[in-house]
Amino acid sequence: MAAHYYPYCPQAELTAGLTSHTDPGLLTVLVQNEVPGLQVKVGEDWVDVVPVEGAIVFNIGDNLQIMSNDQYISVEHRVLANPLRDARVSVAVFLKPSISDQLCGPFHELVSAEKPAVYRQFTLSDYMGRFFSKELDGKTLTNYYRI
Ligand SMILES: O=C(O)CCC(=O)C(=O)O
Ligand SMILES: [Fe+2]
Repeated sequence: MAAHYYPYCPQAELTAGLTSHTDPGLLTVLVQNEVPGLQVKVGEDWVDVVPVEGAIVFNIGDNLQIMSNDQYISVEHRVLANPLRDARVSVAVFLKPSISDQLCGPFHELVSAEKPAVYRQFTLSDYMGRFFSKELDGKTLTNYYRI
């Protein structure tokens, strides 16, 4: 779980907030207050995730992309520095398999002659090690395991 606090930034246009990334796990469950800032990448555009009272945001993570053999695609997202007087607050809960040395990869049920595995198998300890040492940006983690 991560709790984020984005205070008022008087020169928000001069700085980055939380830079573009995908979450490494399966799903992220996110609750945000009424202050905007979260954006998702759609094609080449950044689109605001406008806060809706009582709504929960679900983000697909890299691990679900891999295990679903690209049936689900993880979402690149970022949070802009906050130009508003009210602070932005969010709480994210990361759902992920427990780290082990067991091999994992695309589910067998989602692999066939028509749709061969697009990722090789790996251990979650290797995966999380790479996540913590990778560059922040983009889809480098999924690309690393792509066949
Ligand atoms: O603050 C947010 O809305 C997003 C936080 C986030 O992307 C994360 O914790 O991975
Ligand atoms: Fe995230």
